[in-house]
Amino acid sequence: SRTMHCKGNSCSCSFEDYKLTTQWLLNHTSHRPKVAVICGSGLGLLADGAANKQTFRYQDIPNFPVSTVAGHEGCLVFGTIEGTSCVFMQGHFHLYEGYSLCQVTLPVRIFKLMGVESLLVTNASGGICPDFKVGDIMIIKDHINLPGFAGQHPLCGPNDERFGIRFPCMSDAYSKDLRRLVLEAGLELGCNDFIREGVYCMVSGPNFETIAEARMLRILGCDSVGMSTVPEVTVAKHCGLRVLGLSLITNKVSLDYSREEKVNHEEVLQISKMRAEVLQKLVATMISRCQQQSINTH
Ligand SMILES: O=P(O)(O)O[C@H]1O[C@H](CO)[C@@H](O)[C@H]1O
Ligand SMILES: Nc1nc2[nH]cnc2c(=O)[nH]1
Repeated sequence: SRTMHCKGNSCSCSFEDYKLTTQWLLNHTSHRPKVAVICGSGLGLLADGAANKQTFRYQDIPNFPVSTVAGHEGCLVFGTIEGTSCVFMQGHFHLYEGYSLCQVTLPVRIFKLMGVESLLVTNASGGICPDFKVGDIMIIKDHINLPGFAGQHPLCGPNDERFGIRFPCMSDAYSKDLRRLVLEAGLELGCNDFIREGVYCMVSGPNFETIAEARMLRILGCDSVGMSTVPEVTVAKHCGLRVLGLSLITNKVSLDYSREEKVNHEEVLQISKMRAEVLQKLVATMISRCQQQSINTH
């Protein structure tokens, strides 16, 4: 069934909803992914390097929302990268599409129930840090959950202890080990001069920032801003997944009334395309290494 129950800001997909979708996927594929990758705007190509691919359209998966935004294919792709079984979301879901945060984060809990251990989230964002250039890849060090401050939080509602605790710690949401591995991989791939680290801020969108809003975000310590990722990461951390976040800086956010450039979604997708190949190499390297590291530490 596609009916999920959301009362106000309370997210309450039932455990049975998650289990039903998980079981459907386990019955339809023999892949048993250990790493899940969420592809941000224009980044569906990240799945291209996988072998033994098996693709499902979101519309065919029970309970799954469908993608409504350009640059989000709406496909779930299973495959292997250097022997590691993984699953790619080509397209993810946003508050601005009208989805509840329980729908936005549904795939993360399904991945957890399927046996996934690590989540690699990618997105497109606007650069606020003045040092950032268009095309930079920002390793997400930390985030600000702006909708969460206003009660738009994916963990609002009854807590299901089968996933995690009522009051999860978020001070270490982004794995330090995985962040270090990205820097090492970047060095080897020769792309370290455009890899940065910073704080990502989520806004609900769908409009891009006013200049006053952008200035406010800068004062608050944000290095980049986008309209996704934070709900998925929060739910992933809650259920004990290791998380890595990579944000592609697709534009510079205007902090100045004299700046004439105007951001638009086409430009965002164009920059994503430009960097997809490098990001694909980086993500592929990270998939094999993070699995290796998790084997070594368990
Ligand atoms: O975060 P992703 O979906 O990668 O994309 C970002 O780019 C889109 C706006 O151009 C918004 O969806 C924003 O969140
Ligand atoms: N909110 C927001 N999201 C983005 N996604 C890509 N660029 C931007 C931006 O400048 N602002």
